[in-house]
Amino acid sequence: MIELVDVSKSFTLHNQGGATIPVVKGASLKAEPGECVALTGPSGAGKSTLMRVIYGNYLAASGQVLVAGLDVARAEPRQILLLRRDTLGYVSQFLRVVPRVSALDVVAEPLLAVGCDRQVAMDRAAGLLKRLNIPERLWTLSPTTFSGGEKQRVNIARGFAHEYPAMLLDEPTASLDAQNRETVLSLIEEAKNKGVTIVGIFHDLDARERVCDREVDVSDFTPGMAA
Ligand SMILES: Nc1ncnc2c1ncn2[C@@H]1O[C@H](COP(=O)(O)OP(=O)(O)OP(=O)(O)O)[C@@H](O)[C@H]1O
Repeated sequence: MIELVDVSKSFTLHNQGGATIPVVKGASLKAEPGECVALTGPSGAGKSTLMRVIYGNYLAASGQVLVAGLDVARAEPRQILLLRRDTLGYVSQFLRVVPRVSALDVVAEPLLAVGCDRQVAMDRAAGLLKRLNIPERLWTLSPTTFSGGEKQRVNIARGFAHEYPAMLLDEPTASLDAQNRETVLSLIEEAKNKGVTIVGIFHDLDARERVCDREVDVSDFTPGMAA
């Protein structure tokens, strides 16, 4: 479902004389349906870079980045937008808040985007907000004024609203209390049981051990960092 074949990525620093910094070289990995693969390695190894390459935010310099059969490294922007709408979810660490859009609408939006019935979408959004302990009095308010933890939980609810066949998770349990962390781990386990393919960054070692089937050490692909 997600497969990287010999992927490399470098950055060109236009404000520093056009210097080119190779960041990832020869990255290959495969995640199958129902599997959760953790990207590991020290800070700066390129974990976030690889996640962005898979999501199509960064363009790979070479190699194949296959998600549900689409080579993201060669796809048209329109194909990438469709992939993100239907197939590939991304739970980042932070919620991008839009003033005047309620928490319920923020969570339901990915479902409405795939043509889900409005009432079904709203019911699912409410169920997720409840599971993630967002007080009901906040549901009709914009998350602009929510606490950091509340925003993070709205973001997770949004990420899990539509059942994407593949998901990228960037530290999904970071800074959550024990109860909400447990809920997020359950959401991940339920997704895996439904055959969702997951690639993620998990600094929380217990969480990683519990939900991840395999680890891929990204430093093996970092020029100058491999052991
Ligand atoms: N947009 C960019 N322009 C230039 N260099 C970048 C850019 N993004 C990342 N890098 C560099 O690529 C390398 C890998 O960064 P990346 O954020 O992928 O690491 P990471 O493994 O996710 O680290 P951490 O665990 O600290 O988040 C770093 O040396 C970083 O400076």
